[in-house]
Amino acid sequence: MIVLHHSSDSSAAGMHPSLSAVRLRGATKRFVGLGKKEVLTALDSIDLDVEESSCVALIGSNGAGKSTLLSILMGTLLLDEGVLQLDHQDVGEQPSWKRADKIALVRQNPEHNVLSALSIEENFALAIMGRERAFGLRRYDRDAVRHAATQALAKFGMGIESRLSEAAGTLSGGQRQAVAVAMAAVRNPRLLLLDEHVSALDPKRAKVVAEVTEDIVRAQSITTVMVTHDLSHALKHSDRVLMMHRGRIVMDLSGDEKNAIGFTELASRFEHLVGEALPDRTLLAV
Ligand SMILES: Nc1ncnc2c1ncn2[C@@H]1O[C@H](COP(=O)(O)OP(=O)(O)OP(=O)(O)O)[C@@H](O)[C@H]1O
Repeated sequence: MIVLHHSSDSSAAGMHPSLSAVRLRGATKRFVGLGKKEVLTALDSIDLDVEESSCVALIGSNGAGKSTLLSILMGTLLLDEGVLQLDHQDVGEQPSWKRADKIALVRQNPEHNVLSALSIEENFALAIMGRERAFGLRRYDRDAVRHAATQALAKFGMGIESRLSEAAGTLSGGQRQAVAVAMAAVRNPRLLLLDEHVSALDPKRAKVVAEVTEDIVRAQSITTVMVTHDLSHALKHSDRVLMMHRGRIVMDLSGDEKNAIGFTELASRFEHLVGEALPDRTLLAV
């Protein structure tokens, strides 16, 4: 679960500090415009706690700051102000490579998640070596890699586990996303970031990948933050839904309140809160 608050008194917000896998305090990120005169505040002093093993969905308007927040968590962007803790350690000023063994990211574009020229097995070998911080030319344990890959891939029911020697470039988009999630699973990360990871797939494949992803993160208790424009996906596959707008978190839903709300009501609430409609694709994606 996430607990959101806007004061430094965590107990007042009913927070359980020891259970936070991710903590942001006053997290601010600005971008300077092309003319170097305008400054855009992409994240505006965000306070956020993501409880260990919970799954959180980030939704919101275009330009709300969702991808920026994921990039801050990943370490590909650094905060201008504020604190980011992962597992109770300040990491806000550390680059991504220092977090590489703790965090996995599945991107929206299937082509960005696997190395097409390598075999599926080799992609898994790299993922596993990354987990063990053992990059380089040393030989990998083929049997162990194939075993881990087979176990993880079989969950998707796409038959990819029988194609481990084939180039990853021969896979369809949905199969690549399945491989990407399976590679993340074998790394058993402390934090999994999903950046619209099923939005480029046809509805049937998207459903399978989304459902198996949730099965995996629940089974392995992986703390997960996912960005999605699909409100029903957010409601169905998360414990908590956070809505962002102009660099702030403007809505925070969990528990019975989240379970009782439908996507049309969620969209109406958002429009009421921020005075503008969500992008059409938010509703079309349902
Ligand atoms: N590298 C950058 N340089 C300048 N401005 C940026 C940069 N990255 C993001 N921004 C700006 O920061 C704001 C937040 O962008 P971000 O990509 O985080 O939004 P988002 O919620 O992910 O949007 P979308 O749903 O459209 O992907 C936007 O106004 C965007 O133009």
